[in-house]
Amino acid sequence: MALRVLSAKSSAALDQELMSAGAFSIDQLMELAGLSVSQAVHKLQPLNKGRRILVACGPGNNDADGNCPAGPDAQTGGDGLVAARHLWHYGYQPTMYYPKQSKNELYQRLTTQLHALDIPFAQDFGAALAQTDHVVDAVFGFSFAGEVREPFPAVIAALAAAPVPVLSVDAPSSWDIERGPPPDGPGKAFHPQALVSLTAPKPLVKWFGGRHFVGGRFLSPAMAEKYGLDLPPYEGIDQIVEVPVEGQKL
Ligand SMILES: NC(=O)C1=CN([C@@H]2O[C@H](COP(=O)(O)OP(=O)(O)OC[C@H]3O[C@@H](n4cnc5c(N)ncnc54)[C@H](O)[C@@H]3O)[C@@H](O)[C@H]2O)[C@H](O)CC1
Ligand SMILES: [K+]
Repeated sequence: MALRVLSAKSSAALDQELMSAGAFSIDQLMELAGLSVSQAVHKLQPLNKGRRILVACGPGNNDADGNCPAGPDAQTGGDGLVAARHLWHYGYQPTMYYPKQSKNELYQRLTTQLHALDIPFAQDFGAALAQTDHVVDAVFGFSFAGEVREPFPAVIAALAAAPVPVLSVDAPSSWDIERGPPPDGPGKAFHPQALVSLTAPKPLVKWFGGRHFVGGRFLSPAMAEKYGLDLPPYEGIDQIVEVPVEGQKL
């Protein structure tokens, strides 16, 4: 059965509520989200199928004092930073692409944790793509809107032409959260092989035809009911569960 979806606006409201009434810290949510992403990678790309994972992380906008002149930092990028650390511990060889690094303390700590593991940070996304077995798209999530701004158009174009599978975190980056893929010319649109939706699928899953997982196992029954969501059918200790999108059979 396909799960009910959550709009961008409700996703942001639920995120806030998890951190206020739900008493979660942002670090906790990001850690669980990143752990889920790492498990989805392991499911799609077991170690014996190739260990090189390129993790593309979205922008950070905070200034050095932790203020937010242009809006909040991209949490999806933070999920990518966390996932890379877990992947390293599982035996993968992650490489990061993180062109607009955040000065926010949480993101700096996550980055320091990756440096401590000698995880490389690539400067050239195209060159890094040619030397990987799988890609994690942690560029934009539910706060993405409008046309893709620099320096990310080239990144999205490279993802669309990637010679290896791509797993998108929460949304295929550049897709409108409610209306799906942008109206690109034929052959240009970005269609990742897999998607891991955090907390709940977003309306864009209607246009998605690949493998679909749900992760971010932090919803209480009361919160699920309040937002009209299903509790995903997680099994045992799994942080992800594969679920069909509408019209799809597993
Ligand atoms: N409870 C949850 O569901 C959790 C979700 N997590 C993840 O957090 C993101 C949402 O995080 P948020 O910081 O609100 O947004 P994004 O990651 O989507 O950041 C967008 C980022 O990009 C900038 N931006 C927006 N539009 C554009 C554009 N057209 N071009 C360039 N840049 C753009 C914007 O300013 C932001 O900086 C959710 O999707 C999950 O992945 C948490 O990790 C856990 C809890
Ligand atoms: K994404």
